[in-house]
Order: sequence, then structure tokens, then C-alpha cells
Amino acid sequence: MELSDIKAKIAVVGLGNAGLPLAAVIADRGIAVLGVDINDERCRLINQGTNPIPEEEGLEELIIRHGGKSFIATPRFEDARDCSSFIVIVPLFVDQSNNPDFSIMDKALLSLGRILKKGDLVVLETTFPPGTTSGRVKKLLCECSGLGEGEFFLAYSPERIMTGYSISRLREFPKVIGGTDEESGLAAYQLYRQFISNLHLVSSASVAEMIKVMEGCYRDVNIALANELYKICQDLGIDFFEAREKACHQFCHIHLPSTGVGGHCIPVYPWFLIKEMEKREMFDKCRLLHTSRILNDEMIQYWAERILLECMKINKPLCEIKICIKGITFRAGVREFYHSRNLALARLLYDKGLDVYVADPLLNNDEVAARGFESIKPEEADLVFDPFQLNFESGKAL
Ligand SMILES: NC(=O)C1=CN([C@@H]2O[C@H](COP(=O)(O)OP(=O)(O)OC[C@H]3O[C@@H](n4cnc5c(N)ncnc54)[C@H](O)[C@@H]3O)[C@@H](O)[C@H]2O)C=CC1
Ligand SMILES: CC(=O)N[C@@H]1[C@@H](OP(=O)(O)OP(=O)(O)OC[C@H]2O[C@@H](n3ccc(=O)[nH]c3=O)[C@H](O)[C@@H]2O)O[C@H](C(=O)O)[C@@H](O)[C@@H]1O
Repeated sequence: MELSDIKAKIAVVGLGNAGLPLAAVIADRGIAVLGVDINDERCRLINQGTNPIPEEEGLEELIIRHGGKSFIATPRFEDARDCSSFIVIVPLFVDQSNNPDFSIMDKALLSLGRILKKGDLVVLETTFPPGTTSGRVKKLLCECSGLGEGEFFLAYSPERIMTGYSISRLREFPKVIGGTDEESGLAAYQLYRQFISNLHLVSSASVAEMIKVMEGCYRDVNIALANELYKICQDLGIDFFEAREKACHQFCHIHLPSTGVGGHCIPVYPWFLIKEMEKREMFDKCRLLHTSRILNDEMIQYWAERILLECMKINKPLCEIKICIKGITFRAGVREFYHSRNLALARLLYDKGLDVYVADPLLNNDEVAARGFESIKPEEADLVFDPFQLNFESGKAL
């Protein structure tokens, strides 16, 4: 199907780990959708029915079925001029000082603003500091489209997918949506009801933004709690996992300890609120969020010490001990390195002068080398640490 043939009324801007499954699920509801992504290669793959995210369960069949047919991808915003609804889900990272970096989002909104028409609907899905949609986004879209406030609909709906389970999450998980005004909320709700079955309208875009950030903060704080309880159990000689299993019930969910919190999301979202409070010089109002961030990021120091203690049990000079880290992605099964604490741990050990290698089932030798490490088979190492299982496996010397 040629671009000119598609009469898509919905455009999804940003066809990444979050946007691509969403566009595919929309197409699978029989709705023509135009994907806009500046990554030419990704658009080409989608249009030929090739899935660019192989680890995404269930996505491949949707891309084969709809890619290049009712779901066409283009790198040109101009091609979306005839669409009337735009869903935007491009990344929002934090900079070195943990302040939100809107540079990617601003570029996407500037491009969208040039084609935005009176009566169009824009729904943001990127996780934002609360107040962003009704503030920065609305201002930018008005400026670059020349439209006045109220001449287009504007809403926010947080994405709750989880890479690896996106399709099922989109089909089953509750999704919230809220407008920058009542009409926008209703317009967005009417649109999303066509492809999201478990949908809840909330009173505003800011409430919808806060819901998402709350979830992320809940997770980061509870992971910090799990890490702290794990360390205490270790010192008390108590099996944390046995205790956790019996401690968990409907009123108590102890998360899992780890080398820390990685990914695009959980390590980023608390900073949205911390920085907001710091701007107001209300530092005391975000102590728990801030402390949790520090505790989670410091877990690599804890695990580096544990690894050094294990090395002391090996009858070899420290500098000759080959240490294998069995995974450097931010979580098991996902080829994503953003803020990966497993990669940070490997780098910390290397900076301490240890002989560190990597064995990651998701990565080939070149991909490991691109991150500065040599690959090794676990059985060739003297000490193997699995950051996902948090255990030490027997290497050749053990
Ligand atoms: N990945 C996830 O599990 C979840 C992500 N989110 C939110 O979604 C945001 C995006 O996440 P991902 O999809 O994982 O990122 P990603 O990096 O996988 O994909 C982003 C896509 O946007 C495209 N892009 C960048 N600038 C663009 C522009 N100006 N115009 C058009 N396309 C552009 C990129 O080429 C890329 O394909 C995150 O920052 C987060 O706020 C929310 C929940 C889950
Ligand atoms: C509240 C929640 O479950 N959020 C999910 C999360 O997905 P994400 O891909 O970041 O995976 P994640 O399981 O939260 O892992 C993030 C990091 O936290 C670590 N982690 C996770 C759970 C846990 O008990 N202990 C722990 O240490 C992981 O190892 C990883 O390094 O963030 C996504 C997001 O908001 O982008 C969100 O859509 C997902 O549903």
C-alpha cells in the first residue's frame, strides 16, 4: 500500500519500544495508523513487515500482518498532515544534573506543530513531570502551529507497557487519560476507547501525569527498601528470599533486591519530583525519594565489595583472577543499557583494576566489545557473578 493510499486519521509519533507496540495494537483493531519516526531504517523495516524489536512478545505477528498495509511508517511529518489525531511517545531523559532534558520532545513537537490543524487532537504518552502537558507542551504547540488555546485538543495518557510484555499490557492493563480541559479529555477518551478496552478518564492531564510518576516512585522506593532489607539479612545470616516469600501477601509486597535500578524509567521518574521540589526550595519534601535514588545507585559498591570478598577465597593473586559478569543489560531479557547498573558494576570493577569479562546471552562479542569489555564463557572464568540472580556461580577455580 502506498502512503497516498492510506487514509490514516491516527498518527503515532515515535516508534520505539513503547510507540511501536501501541501503533501495532491500534492497527490490529482495524484502524489505519501512520507511524512517524525519524529513524529511516526502522520505518523501512516496518513497511516491509519486519519487526525491529524481536524480544517484544506478540509484536512480530502484528508487524507481519499490518506493516506496510494498514500501518505505514514514515520519517516525514509532512506525510501525517491529513491525520487528525497525534499520539506522541518520544524519549524524555534526564541530563547530568538529573534535570528533565526536553530536547528530543521539543524537536518532535516543533515538527508536529508545523502540520497541526484546527480541531486536531494531540495526546502525549511520554512520562512527564506533572504539569508539562498543560504547560510547556501546550505553549510550544500553540507557538509553532499558530493555533490559539482551545483551537486543538490536548491530553495526556501515560504508557504502562513493559518492554517484553507490551502487547499484553496494552490489551489488558488499565490505562488512564486526562485532558488539559474537559473537551480535550472527552475527545481523547473517545479516541482511545477504539483500541484500549481498560480505559479510565481522569480529571486532568496533570493527574494522569502524576499517576505515572507515582508508580515509578513507588517502585524505586520499594526497591531501595528491598535492597536495604537484603543487606541487613546478609549481615544477620538470614535468608532474605525465604523471609520475603512468607512476608509477601496482599498487604505487603517486598520487591526484589538488585545491583540497582536501571532503564529509561524508574531511575528517572523520581527526579522529576525531586527537581520540582528543589526548584521550590522544599528539599525536605523529597527526602525519601532522594535517599532511595542514592541507596539504589550505591548498590554497585555493595556488590563490588561482595565480589572482592569472593575473590579472597580464590587461591590466586587478585590481578590474575578472571571475573565474569553474566549480563550487562539493565534487566534480564531486554537489550537495553540505559542507566544499566550491571554495566556500571562491570565498569566499577574494571576501574578497581580487576580482570573483568562479560557473558551476556543477549549480546554477541562485538556488542560486548562496544561497551568496553571482552566476552568470556562462564566456565573459563575463575569467578562468575550473575547480577540477575544475585549469586556467584562456580568458575574453573572454584
Ligand atoms: N520503553 C518502555 O518500557 C516505556 C517507555 N515509556 C515512555 O516512553 C518514552 C519513549 O520510550 P521508548 O519508546 O522506550 O524509547 P525508544 O528510544 O525505544 O524509542 C523512541 C523512538 O522515538 C523516535 N524519535 C526520536 N525523536 C523523534 C522525533 N523528533 N520525531 C519522531 N520520532 C522520534 C526514535 O527514533 C525512536 O525510535 C520513554 O521516555 C518513557 O517516557 C513509558 C512506559 C514504558
Ligand atoms: C511500575 C512498573 O512496574 N513500571 C515498569 C517499569 O518497567 P522497566 O522496563 O523499567 O522494568 P522494571 O522491572 O521496573 O525494572 C527497572 C529496574 O529496576 C530493577 N528492579 C525491578 C524490580 C524489582 O523488584 N527490583 C529491581 O531491582 C530492575 O532490575 C531494573 O534495573 O517502568 C515502565 C515505565 O514506566 O516506563 C513501566 O511501564 C513498567 O510497568
